[in-house]
Amino acid sequence: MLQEELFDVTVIGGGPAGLYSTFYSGLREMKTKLIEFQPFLGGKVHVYPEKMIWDIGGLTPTPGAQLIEQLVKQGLTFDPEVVLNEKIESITRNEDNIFELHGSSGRIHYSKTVIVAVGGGILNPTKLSIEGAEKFEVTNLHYTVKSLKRFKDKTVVISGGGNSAVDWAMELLPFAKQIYITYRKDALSGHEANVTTLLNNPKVECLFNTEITKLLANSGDELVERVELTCSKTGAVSQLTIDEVVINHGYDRDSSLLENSKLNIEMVDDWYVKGTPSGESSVPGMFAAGDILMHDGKLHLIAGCFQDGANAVNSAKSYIQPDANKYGMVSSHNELFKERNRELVKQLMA
Ligand SMILES: Cc1cc2nc3c(=O)[nH]c(=O)nc-3n(C[C@H](O)[C@H](O)[C@H](O)COP(=O)(O)OP(=O)(O)OC[C@H]3O[C@@H](n4cnc5c(N)ncnc54)[C@H](O)[C@@H]3O)c2cc1C
Repeated sequence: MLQEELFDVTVIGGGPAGLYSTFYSGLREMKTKLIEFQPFLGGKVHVYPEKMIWDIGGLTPTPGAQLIEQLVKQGLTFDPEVVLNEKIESITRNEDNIFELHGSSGRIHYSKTVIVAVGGGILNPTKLSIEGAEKFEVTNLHYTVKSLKRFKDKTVVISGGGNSAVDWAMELLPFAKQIYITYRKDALSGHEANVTTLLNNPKVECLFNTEITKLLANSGDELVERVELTCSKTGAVSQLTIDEVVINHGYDRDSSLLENSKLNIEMVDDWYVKGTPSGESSVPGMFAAGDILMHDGKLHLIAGCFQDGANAVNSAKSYIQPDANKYGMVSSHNELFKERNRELVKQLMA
């Protein structure tokens, strides 16, 4: 049987927080493993590969897919062990105080410290509960927008009115011919300026208190050609002829990991790990970073993931080696980059 190695730090979750923690853990010269449920790294950013991200310091507007590429490249700088397609189902601790991470593959991963960076948990979009809807997922029924080009000059119906639906409507606005937003509530709930733009744009029609009740296919039965809408207030039924359907009804999230782990992890609102600003949880040796972490100053944005990652790693380092520096050296003073910098300067001069 394969004898599993012992790691200094094991990061659970390969989103922005997990990737930055993995990078920083290498920088602090700890033996690091990164475990991700999906067959790819990047986390929730995969929901919006073509959306422009404006609010990361030092990055001019960058599409999600490009950010993922750069996060992954940085995350793998120090050659951590990466395990994909592995869901950590529970965490226990053995008599030697070593964490045991029980994976869905049957593997047990051993680690001196753990950084929980599971974000919104394992995400699956909430599907449209209309019989037969799934067959259109390969054609024009979408749960995320993977390519903006596809929507150029199209008539699009977006179902949903929360942040994500509003974001997508804004992204599609310059390209689409017409956008219908159908929402079961009576007001959109996104960023105020975006909501105002959508409500006042002649290309957008918001249909409140309505929801899609039927998908009507074309003659070949492979595309949704029309959607039937029902108004919850009056019961009135109407139809829209459309080219593309985008469903934004939120996500079902699998949050079983922390529930299954009998380690007295203190939580906030039954979901977030209650932490200190340095990423410490109520369990010594277990740290948290990114969207799953909660404390008074927590910033639930990608920018917040980076500070969390560095803090969690520094706390892990102090836990393993109490006499180590509290913080890592800035990169200009870090010996680890000397050789790499020489290479980069050579390339710049070439
Ligand atoms: C539509 C949309 C637009 C957004 N736009 C912006 C924006 O413009 N700017 C911004 O700053 N933020 C934005 N955000 C928020 C941003 O994406 C999150 O703050 C960020 O992704 C959080 O990163 P994370 O690493 O904490 O978690 P996540 O990105 O959620 O990554 C967590 C990872 O952990 C994995 N995982 C979960 N449980 C397990 C388990 N048990 N075992 C193994 N792996 C597991 C998941 O599969 C996932 O890959 C947006 C979010 C959405 C939905």
